Amino acid sequence: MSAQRVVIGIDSSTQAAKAVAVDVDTGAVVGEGRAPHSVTSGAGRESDPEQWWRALCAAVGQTGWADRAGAVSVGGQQHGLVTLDASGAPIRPALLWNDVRSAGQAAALTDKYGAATLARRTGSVPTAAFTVSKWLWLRENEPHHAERTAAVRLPHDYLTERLTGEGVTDRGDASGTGWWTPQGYDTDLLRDIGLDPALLPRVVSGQAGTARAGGPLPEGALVASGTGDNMAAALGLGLEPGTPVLSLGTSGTVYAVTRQHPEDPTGVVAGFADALDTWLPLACTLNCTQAIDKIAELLGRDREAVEPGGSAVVLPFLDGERTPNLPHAAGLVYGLRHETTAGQVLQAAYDGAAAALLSALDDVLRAGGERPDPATPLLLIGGGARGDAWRRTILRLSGRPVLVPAATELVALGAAAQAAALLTGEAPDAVARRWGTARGELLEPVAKDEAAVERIAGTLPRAGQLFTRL
Ligand SMILES: Nc1ncnc2c1ncn2[C@@H]1O[C@H](COP(=O)(O)OP(=O)(O)O)[C@@H](O)[C@H]1O
Ligand SMILES: O=C(CO)[C@@H](O)[C@H](O)COP(=O)(O)O
Repeated sequence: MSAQRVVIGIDSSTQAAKAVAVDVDTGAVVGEGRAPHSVTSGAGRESDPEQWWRALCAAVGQTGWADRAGAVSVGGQQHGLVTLDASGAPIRPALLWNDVRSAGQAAALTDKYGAATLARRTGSVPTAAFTVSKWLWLRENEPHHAERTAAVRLPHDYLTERLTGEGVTDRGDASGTGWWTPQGYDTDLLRDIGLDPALLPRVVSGQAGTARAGGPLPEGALVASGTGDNMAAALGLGLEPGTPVLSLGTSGTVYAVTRQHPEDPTGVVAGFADALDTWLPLACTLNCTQAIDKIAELLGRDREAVEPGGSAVVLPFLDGERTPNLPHAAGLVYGLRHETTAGQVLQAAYDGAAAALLSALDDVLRAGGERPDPATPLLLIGGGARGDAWRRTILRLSGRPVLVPAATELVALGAAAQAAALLTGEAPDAVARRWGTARGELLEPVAKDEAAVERIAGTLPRAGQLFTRL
């Protein structure tokens, strides 16, 4: 009988590192691990990359397979700016995707080049989230740090480099920097923003290198390129072009794999590349599960204690917002009456968060040349997909069938599929399809609550000045 082949996939997300050990032949999850890392609060969101590494090592150790894994790969939160000195040590904490201090730099860059030009060249009109905006913020606010920078990395690149010693990235995560084009790095733009291309990682596909001694894995284990977390989840689902996904986690995201290079000059849809050779148009919100949990806490209710009806509208933009692009917004509650209940206000918060994502769903598909089809089930993933209130809200506001995969850690599974592909020679998405990771519960559609959708859509433009800088 042949020995069991096991790989490890890692999701280094905003709040924690999660690892899964997976049997390459059957897709069975044979071990799991999770270790938190911390994020600063307020407009600035920063994390210590050293903490990511310690959390990764702890999570990998908890799987019980660290010393026997044949291959590994890392999926990571997108966009974060990691700056390293000449010795490879972080110069300062990483600036994360949800740090809105770089909104002014994003707007200035867009004014300078024009939204249509940037969307055509890099696929996206940058928001505060993009690495390019963060680099410009660093140069303006901490020039001494920018000058000392000897290498620029994304979160998953940093961790792959800690594992292998190789300064590499992949096209999926690179496409969220704002300085990557399908032909490679945009050297004209890089010159303009004072970033030497030599400081950037090489873009690879497939294998990044092998594990070094002294890390959590056996020396010589194969290490795949890794990718951004949304690209990894797309792989983990074995996603076919045109099937939409809605992910409810620290961020809310809606995306689809498309065959056509996406380009959206309005900036609603980011024209990302996926981790293969196709595309991943995506819209992202800053306020998702954490905003709902905070509002439930303020109301003194369990997150499931929602009640139907009423006229309340909650725009839960506690962290500012990215979709719509309102980086300086705060949360808004409107439409209260004497008869409004706390449970209705909580339901309105779910509705506000869900509506922002669902309003971008068709734009995502169209940006990549796919035809929206309301009969196609929406794949619902992320921590929030486990909640009843979230599921019912998405059914009610979308009016479409919803498929909730039984597998929970789809980012880590996608990374595991990348690792397994190195051992078997298959394509990573084919590995995930063989593993059957997208199988789950199909929820039948319910009538779309058009009145709630219209109430939210009508409140947003009327909030006007309330959403500019306080
Ligand atoms: N049963 C549940 N119902 C609703 N929300 C949940 C449930 N379980 C976890 N969550 C939410 O999911 C979030 C974590 O989701 P996850 O997808 O793991 O995050 P990340 O995007 O950082 O990877 C937490 O903020 C939590 O609020
Ligand atoms: O910025 C984006 C997508 O563009 C976010 O989706 C981040 O990639 C963070 O992911 P999570 O921690 O929520 O998984």
